[in-house]
Amino acid sequence: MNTGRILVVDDNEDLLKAARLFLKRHFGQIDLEKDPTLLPDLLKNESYDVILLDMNFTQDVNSGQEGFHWLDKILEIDPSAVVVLITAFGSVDMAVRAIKAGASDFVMKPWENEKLLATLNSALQLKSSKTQIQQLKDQQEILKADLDEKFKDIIGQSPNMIQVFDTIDRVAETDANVLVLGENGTGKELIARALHRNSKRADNPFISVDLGAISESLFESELFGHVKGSFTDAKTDRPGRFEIANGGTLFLDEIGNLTLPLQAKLLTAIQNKRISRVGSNRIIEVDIRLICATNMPLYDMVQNSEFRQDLLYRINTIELRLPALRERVEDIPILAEHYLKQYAKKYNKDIYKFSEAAIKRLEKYQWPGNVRELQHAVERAVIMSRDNVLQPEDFFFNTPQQPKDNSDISLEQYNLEDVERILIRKVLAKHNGNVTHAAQELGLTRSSLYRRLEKYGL
Ligand SMILES: Nc1ncnc2c1ncn2[C@@H]1O[C@H](COP(=O)(O)OP(=O)(O)OP(=O)(O)O)[C@@H](O)[C@H]1O
Repeated sequence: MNTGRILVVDDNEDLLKAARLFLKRHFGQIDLEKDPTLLPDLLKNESYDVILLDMNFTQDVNSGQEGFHWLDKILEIDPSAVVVLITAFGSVDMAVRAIKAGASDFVMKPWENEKLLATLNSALQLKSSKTQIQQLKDQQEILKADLDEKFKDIIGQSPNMIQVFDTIDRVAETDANVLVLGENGTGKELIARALHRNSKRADNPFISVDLGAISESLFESELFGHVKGSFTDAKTDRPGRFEIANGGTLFLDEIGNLTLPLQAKLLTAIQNKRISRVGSNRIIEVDIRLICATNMPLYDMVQNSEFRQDLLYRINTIELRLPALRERVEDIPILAEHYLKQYAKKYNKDIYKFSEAAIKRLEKYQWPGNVRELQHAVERAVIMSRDNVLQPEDFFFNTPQQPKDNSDISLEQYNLEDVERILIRKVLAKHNGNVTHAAQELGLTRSSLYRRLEKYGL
């Protein structure tokens, strides 16, 4: 049983009844309407997959003008409506005009049931494709808005980041391949998207591939596509990422994770600017701008024969090194504020700032996971905090601190402040966080210990 919803509009009651009798055996819902002037109201409250519309409603008028009028009205209310016109026998010219005016098809009166059925079935298919296309367009709009929002602001005012912005300015417009280097979470993908957005290819796709997440066996099919039947799971023809990125930018993340045989395959594709789908000999030309990223030491890997030198030289025309967050401590407060605003809104919490001690604590931490780790730390703090100012104790770090925070004190490495901080931590831990006892042992008053706790973000 078909599920389509069909509306039949005709002034002839016998025809309407006959239509319903036949069509209800094949479709989910059949509505009838004698009076076309009621169409606008009807269409505001109901949606139909196909509207079967007569061309003439006034007795003895066969010009079809009424049909055109109502066709226009329907398309005005719903531009994606699928309208099949009912035309009088012998008026093919009019039917052609109707299709030009936006009707999807026509049937001749009196119709043969089987023919009507076939026409309505293809009209339904058309409707379903139109709906799918609309859904994809809507999704794309949302995704684009989302990405633009997410990647719009690259936050940073530190000298290190200003240098990065300067490089983006200079290279974005060129078609040069760019290699982005940096630790995890430093914003490599963010920068790659910014390069694309500011390039001449901005209106074409930005396609991102995480090479670390693709298994060796699927590598070729993912990147170059495949034809139906080329391997067990290849149920249909499918384009690969190179083809989809055609005209745009291909972002290959984690390029340091590729095995040597895959590096060779990638190099061939990049060098020739051509690929062929797995299982096919047809050559497809591709025009892409390549941006690669990794957190691995590619130059050392070349020395150790783990990464092909010729591939490195293909991808590193311009090299952009992103600083670790600990190398741009000045940016920590603004990044933290940015995420505080974002998450306070998301979780509907009335938290509006960090205490000074909290900011100090964030500035002192080493951030091995960089901006991503900071983002998660602020999110967690926003969720957990009961106060409207975030405090140092709202931040827990899972990763061990760098040497500066180890408790082994070596005099070459530390200045007096470091030693004081470490000592206070140790004594506090010994007294399970009891400030009075810790102050006694340290020979300080409670308030001067508090001052130091604040100062060191403890
Ligand atoms: N300068 C920045 N300003 C604002 N947000 C940033 C900045 N740098 C990174 N981020 C945010 O940090 C998160 C991680 O960024 P991104 O995924 O670009 O890092 P990555 O270096 O590609 O990470 P990985 O190496 O793990 O793939 C993202 O949510 C991104 O929006």
